[in-house]
Amino acid sequence: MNIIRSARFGASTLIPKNCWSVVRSISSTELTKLEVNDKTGIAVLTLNRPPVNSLNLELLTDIRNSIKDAESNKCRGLILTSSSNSVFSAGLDFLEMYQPKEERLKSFWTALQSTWMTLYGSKIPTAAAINGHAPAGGCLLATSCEYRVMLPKFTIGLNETLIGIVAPNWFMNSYLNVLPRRVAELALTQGKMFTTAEAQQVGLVDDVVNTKEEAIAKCEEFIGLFKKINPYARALTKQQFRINHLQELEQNREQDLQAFIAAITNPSTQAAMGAYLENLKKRSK
Ligand SMILES: CCCCC/C=C\CCC/C=C/CC(=O)SCCNC(=O)CCNC(=O)[C@H](O)C(C)(C)COP(=O)(O)OP(=O)(O)OC[C@H]1O[C@@H](n2cnc3c(N)ncnc32)[C@H](O)[C@@H]1OP(=O)(O)O
Repeated sequence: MNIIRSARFGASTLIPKNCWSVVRSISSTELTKLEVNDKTGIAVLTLNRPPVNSLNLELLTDIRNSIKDAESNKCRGLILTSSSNSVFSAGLDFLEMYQPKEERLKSFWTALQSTWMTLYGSKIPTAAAINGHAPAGGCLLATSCEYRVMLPKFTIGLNETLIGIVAPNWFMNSYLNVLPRRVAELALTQGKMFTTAEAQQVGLVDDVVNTKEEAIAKCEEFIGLFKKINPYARALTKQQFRINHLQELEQNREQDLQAFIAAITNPSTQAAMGAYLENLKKRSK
């Protein structure tokens, strides 16, 4: 019998393969759902934190655990998507950063660092089915993957400067891994949010399709490209492309954390964030 061991069902829980329907849940929490297609071996991770999948400590932790679950279950690839019809992820949860408690702020940023390193450095092929807006941290998740497909009439980009904050190096590096340097610099300094069409034009997304189902199918097609490629050779090749960015953060984690805390707790950053949040709340009324 082909057995899959699910880390989050407990080390001793064995799930018999073939006793399940084609799509099978590997692990799920209140905030994420990780399902694998038994035929293709490709997993889909759905973010499910209504209304906008803003990334708080718990969601980040669940995303990281899910990536690790997909890897340890030897999935052939991982697709990130959202349960919302209009938002992929609204980026970092402002409530974690606005008037924060220091211990929670530290745990939050440390979880973001870990989640990024796990996703950006994952050995398995990764793809994002961007079925809604993807500002800031939402864009970071997407650009950390190897392939992106997006639905029309949404927006994506690193808009930090618009909020009065600075995207850390590793956010920029994820952007630079996808965009030409000049485009990245112009976009980052303006805090530009690209429409789907603009994103495709500059190469921020690889394809545009009309439905979430088509987006997942495109991601599966991308992951299928590696069917005949030795996974070990593939993973090492990907690692060589990304190792400098990963090491840069790994070796400077504490410094990066302290820079974040100093920047976020600065009264002028708090004032800018407060005004931005106020505006967001007014707009949503
Ligand atoms: C060199 C040294 C560097 C040191 C480091 C320094 C700084 C660190 C940098 C930190 C990096 C931060 C990156 C981020 O990710 S910041 C987050 C940026 N995100 C945004 O700007 C997105 C804001 N949201 C929107 O634009 C929209 O909500 C939307 C995503 C387009 C969706 O629009 P819509 O569907 O119309 O939904 P609403 O706008 O009505 O929102 C519903 C509800 O959700 C609240 N909300 C939205 N986004 C967030 C969020 N990111 N965090 C928390 N809450 C959010 C919104 O306020 C509404 O709430 P109410 O219903 O209660 O009003």
